[in-house]
Amino acid sequence: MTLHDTRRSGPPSAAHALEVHDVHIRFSSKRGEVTALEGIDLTVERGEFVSIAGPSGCGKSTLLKAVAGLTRPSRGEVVLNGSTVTGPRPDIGYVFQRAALLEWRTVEGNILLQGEMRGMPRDRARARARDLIAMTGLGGFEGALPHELSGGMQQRVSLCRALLHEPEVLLMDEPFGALDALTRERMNVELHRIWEETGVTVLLVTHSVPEAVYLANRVVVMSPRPGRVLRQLDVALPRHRVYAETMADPVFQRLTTTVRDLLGTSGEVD
Ligand SMILES: Nc1ncnc2c1ncn2[C@@H]1O[C@H](COP(=O)(O)OP(=O)(O)OP(=O)(O)O)[C@@H](O)[C@H]1O
Repeated sequence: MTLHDTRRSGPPSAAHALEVHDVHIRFSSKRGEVTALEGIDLTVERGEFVSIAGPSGCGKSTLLKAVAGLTRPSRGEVVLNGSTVTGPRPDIGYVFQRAALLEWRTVEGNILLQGEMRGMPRDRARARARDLIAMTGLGGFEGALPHELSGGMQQRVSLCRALLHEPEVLLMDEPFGALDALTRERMNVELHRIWEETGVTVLLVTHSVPEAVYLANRVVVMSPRPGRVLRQLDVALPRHRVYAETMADPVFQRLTTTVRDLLGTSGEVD
């Protein structure tokens, strides 16, 4: 494991998928000012899988929203694919904790929504949806409505929708938090395979330390609010990971212990 130097070392470069430079985010509300993020520096290379762990309220979702262009930094800059983020971007996909599917649309219809919103040619969108449905094991359920699906299947639909337009960067905000433990493990294995197959760059926010380590090639641990990057840990495990073998690997166990120690608790996380 390595402690990264995350300070800016030069001008923004399209060589990196994502650069976050000295990002501060303050919110003003009736209850006063809240500093959610303070001086976040982070660089993510193309094809990396980066997990973000941190105590509740430390600004993890706020960081993803800043990357997605949904929240503007009070100070600092987010650079995605070489250009500064100033608003919502077409080159990202977003998966939330809740699948947020349209109840009256079928599986395929929900996935195609992304293409409709982004003006994708219909034939291309349908072909891509078919590939994603096969990749995520949803074959045979194209015409099902959301209420006919399990929670895990609904999240798979949400993942397909986020990947339809082939975004370079996939942002996932606690996507499996509402699933039971067994389904969550299965989804972890599936997400790992999809990441291997697509090569998409992933930023995953999770409260689960094993999930963070199993899936990522780097784990970013944040401090309590105001959120700062406390440490970045390289996950020195093979790129291809078999779930049970990984759990038993001493490197995995050392890393999960380190992350828990940094979070200062074994009770606050899964
Ligand atoms: N739009 C907003 N207006 C005011 N305060 C906000 C807003 N969004 C977030 N905050 C505050 O910013 C802080 C960080 O919130 P955020 O949701 O990013 O934390 P988090 O680490 O994702 O939390 P959790 O792990 O519990 O989901 C919190 O104190 C929250 O109340």
